[in-house]
Amino acid sequence: MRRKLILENGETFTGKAIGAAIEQTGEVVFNTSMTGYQEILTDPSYKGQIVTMTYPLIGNYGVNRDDFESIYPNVNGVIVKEAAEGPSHFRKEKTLDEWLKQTNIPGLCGIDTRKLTKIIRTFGTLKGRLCDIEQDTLKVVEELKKTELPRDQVASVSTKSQFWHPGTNNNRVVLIDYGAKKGIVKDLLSRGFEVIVVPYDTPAESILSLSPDGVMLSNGPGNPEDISHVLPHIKQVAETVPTFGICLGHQLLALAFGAETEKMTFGHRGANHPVKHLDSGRVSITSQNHSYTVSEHSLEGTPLQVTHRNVNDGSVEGLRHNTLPFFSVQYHPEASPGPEDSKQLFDHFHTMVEQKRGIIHA
Ligand SMILES: NC(=O)CC[C@H](N)C(=O)O
Repeated sequence: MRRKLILENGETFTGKAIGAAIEQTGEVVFNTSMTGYQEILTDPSYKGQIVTMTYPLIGNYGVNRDDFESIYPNVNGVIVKEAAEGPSHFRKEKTLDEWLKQTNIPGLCGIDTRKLTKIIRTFGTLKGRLCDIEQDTLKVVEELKKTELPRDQVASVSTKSQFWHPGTNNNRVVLIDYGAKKGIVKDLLSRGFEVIVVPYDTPAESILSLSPDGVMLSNGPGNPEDISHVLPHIKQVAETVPTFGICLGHQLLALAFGAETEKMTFGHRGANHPVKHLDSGRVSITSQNHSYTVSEHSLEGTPLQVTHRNVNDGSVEGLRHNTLPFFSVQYHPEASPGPEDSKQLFDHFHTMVEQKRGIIHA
């Protein structure tokens, strides 16, 4: 079966349909990772987006039962150059095509993904629709132009009620779930933390009444300004207990303490983004997935300091507070399948929590 992608600027790409036989609309973004497609397609931060993988062969090790970042996939579509039909791996359970059909996600393969990526790099992320080749392009373009991107993405992926993962060392973390990846929970548990996961809009008093030793703000989809009603709660929590924010969590901490965020042209999505730690000069290779960034100019006059910067474009990649024990990064130390250069940020958080509890001294 043939299928096409129609972009809001009128460009079309025709190829072969994979996955579910449904029409879907979303913001078209690209990811440059060579592996990790299963984690990417189930990362809740991609909620509603159509993801183009720039690596030309995707699906070659199939889909397994272990590498999901959330129980349900969150993307609205996937675009690849070639989807492996005969994957080989000892953990493989299904092919990418079978899994996409089962989870009701449409895909497109056999198109020139380099051309599509160049368009996104030039014009910025664009709205697009995956549909049957018979669809009237002009009509779809008009509809796409009028389509508003949804603004309730965090509410749709956050847990509806709190739940608990027992730990081994008596340090309790409340993880505020804006669309948390399983990797964050895994990294906290592997350091012995007890983890209580709470809905994104849990009031500060309820969070503090759980007597946390630390609070973690997760990654999540959409524009951080869409959930500005949670900012006073984040501020109160971060003023009270050691706090660590990742990606959307980083952007929300910045907003809560007076900075601003802005949308980048095409964002950062991939597994080899170099980030410099300004104090040590050390560069880490990081996994990234974001459209928004903290505006450098807006930090003046706030109590926040830039700790990390992207080596490619100089954008803000990490922040800390002048006096309070909190810090945040725009990238993903919990990334799976890696890189693992930034795992020590979880150790840093662990140390911060134990210092605050008086278990260790600064
Ligand atoms: N991975 C994330 O948490 C992404 C944060 C935010 N939705 C952005 O696109 O910038």
